[in-house]
Amino acid sequence: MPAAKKTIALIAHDKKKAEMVTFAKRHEGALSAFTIVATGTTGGLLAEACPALTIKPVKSGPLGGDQQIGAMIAEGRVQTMIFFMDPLSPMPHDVDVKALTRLGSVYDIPMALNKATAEVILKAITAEAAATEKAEA
Ligand SMILES: O=C(CO)COP(=O)(O)O
Repeated sequence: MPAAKKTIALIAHDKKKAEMVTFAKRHEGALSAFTIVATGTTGGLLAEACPALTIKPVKSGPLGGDQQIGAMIAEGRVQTMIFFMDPLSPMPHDVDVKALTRLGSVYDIPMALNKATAEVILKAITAEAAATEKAEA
């Protein structure tokens, strides 16, 4: 039986959403090998821009979405996180953002907090997924 698709969380703050959509469109093929979970607003934009992706939305970040994704990391249901953070704007849910990135560290998942790191991580996990598929064939 083939291994279940791994899950990537995609999250972007408002000023980084355009960058996230561009990133996801450029890598739509690679991302389609994974299940995507996304915070509400980010997920809506991605679903519209990238029809090839299976996106499971949670609540919007400020309304609990970051905490939902944090819980999924703690439960082992999210294996990678790509989070385009805005380091230059104050956030009402700053504590949730901190809690989420903290759990990414606690559970030691590959976690990209900017585009440069996201490019590197996506390349690595795509190669890993392809190797697993080949080994199972
Ligand atoms: O605020 C966020 C992450 O902290 C993102 O939430 P949205 O995708 O709902 O805007």
